[in-house]
Amino acid sequence: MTGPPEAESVTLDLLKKKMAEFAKERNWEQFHSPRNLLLALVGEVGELSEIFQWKGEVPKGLPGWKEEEKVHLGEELSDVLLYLVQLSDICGIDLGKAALRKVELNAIKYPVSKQQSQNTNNNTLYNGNDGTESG
Ligand SMILES: Nc1ccn([C@H]2C[C@H](O)[C@@H](COP(=O)(O)OP(=O)(O)OP(=O)(O)O)O2)c(=O)n1
Repeated sequence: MTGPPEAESVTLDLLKKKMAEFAKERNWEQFHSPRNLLLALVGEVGELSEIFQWKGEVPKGLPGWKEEEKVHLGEELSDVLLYLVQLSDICGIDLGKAALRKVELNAIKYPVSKQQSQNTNNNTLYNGNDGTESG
């Protein structure tokens, strides 16, 4: 699969700028309210889910999937990302910064040592707080 020339240096900021340009050129900024972008995002999550629907558990790396199926998956994942980037932008949220902060918060909430002892005691992933399942 070949991508655009800038694919190696793709950043959230580049995607944000490209999508802002895309909307501006088409005079679609008027439609890109937070609510509309959120609904569009959820719609694309639905399309992404359809790819996995009724397939049963799918092994990592998607062995046996045709190239065209993987291309389709890439398109749907991208649609979700591109709407998420636009939604964050329109809400004035720096998505990269917010995500990095969340990674740090996650690490504090789920300390490595505690999780490792729980993983050896159970086949199921627990969130370490009240015994409920977590993903
Ligand atoms: N008002 C719009 C319409 C589209 N897009 C962009 C974001 C998505 O990457 C893609 C979504 O386009 P479609 O609504 O045509 O959805 P699909 O590409 O999934 O096509 P289809 O629903 O026919 O499978 O285009 C956008 O930013 N703003």
